[in-house]
Amino acid sequence: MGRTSKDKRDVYYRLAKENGWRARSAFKLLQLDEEFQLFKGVKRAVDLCAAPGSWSQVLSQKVGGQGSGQVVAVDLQAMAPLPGVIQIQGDITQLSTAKEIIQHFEGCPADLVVCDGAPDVTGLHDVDEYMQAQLLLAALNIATHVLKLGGCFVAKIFRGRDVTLLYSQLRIFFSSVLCAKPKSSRNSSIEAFAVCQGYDPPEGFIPDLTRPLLNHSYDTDFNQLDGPTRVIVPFVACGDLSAYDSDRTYSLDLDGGSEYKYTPPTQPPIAPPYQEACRLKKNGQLAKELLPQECSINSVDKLPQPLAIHTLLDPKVEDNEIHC
Ligand SMILES: C[S@@+](CC[C@H](N)C(=O)[O-])C[C@H]1O[C@@H](n2cnc3c(N)ncnc32)[C@H](O)[C@@H]1O
Repeated sequence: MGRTSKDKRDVYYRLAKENGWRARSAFKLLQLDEEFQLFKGVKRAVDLCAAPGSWSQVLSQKVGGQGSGQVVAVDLQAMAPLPGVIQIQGDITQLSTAKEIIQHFEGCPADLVVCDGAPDVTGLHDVDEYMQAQLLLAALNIATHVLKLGGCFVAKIFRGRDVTLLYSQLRIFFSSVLCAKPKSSRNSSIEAFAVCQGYDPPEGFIPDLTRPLLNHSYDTDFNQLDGPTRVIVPFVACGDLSAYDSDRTYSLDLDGGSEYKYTPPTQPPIAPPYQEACRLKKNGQLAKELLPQECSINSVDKLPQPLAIHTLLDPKVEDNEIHC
């Protein structure tokens, strides 16, 4: 991504760097909290699909009051350690990962489960929405095992054609279900967040990992449902109205015809692997497997190898992060 690219000039991307957040997504959770006071009284929380970890950063600061709470973070990908955050690397749709998460909360349930999970989008909207729904249902299933009564579940949702099916499933377990769009979530994205408060499963419900809520038929057009079967949940735009608009970018200020002058963010990327990579470069050890653990983050794995290594070695290039 070039320095003049829109993403690089994204207001929340820069703010995240300036404030030490690992990703711009941190603002989404902070703005959701502003609206719904998600962290009030929360001592234990689960962050599903957590990498690179900006939501975990927020949770570790807000939960239990100055880091005295417990946060368990889970992702397919490894992420750089965070003080006070227990990390599990695994797929949340897998039984083994679910079991590992649940064992941390046996006898002491969680107050809050969040999930910012997103599949690698294919561009085929139906497929992407279906995959996203599966992630949400896997997260919901884990939540039914770890949440205390009255607890809260927040999950990324794609507001696609069949979203009303998800709302109806969520309404089975929570007394209040809302759809919220924080100001920092791009207007151009169908992403929003289901904010489910008051965990209250149906009487006699026994959470069961062997029946992971994933086996619903998607053949019906759920938007055609009416009467009590059609669930329309309130939509809330949240975040201070005077907060930056998510589609706002810094201007290039080229009116005077002068060349664009790049101003670096005040803070360099968190835990940059540059130093270690530079050391390896000096020693002539450029092989990827020799790079430190934190180098295996998203974009590096996806980039063609020479570019990935170049990205890691050039401190002027800041793209070895996930732009969420
Ligand atoms: C938008 S990013 C999350 C950003 C994170 N909330 C933050 O603030 O840093 C989505 C994450 O979902 C993870 N993910 C996708 N599918 C997953 C799965 N099945 N199990 C665990 N993590 C998954 C991806 O690896 C990616 O790190």
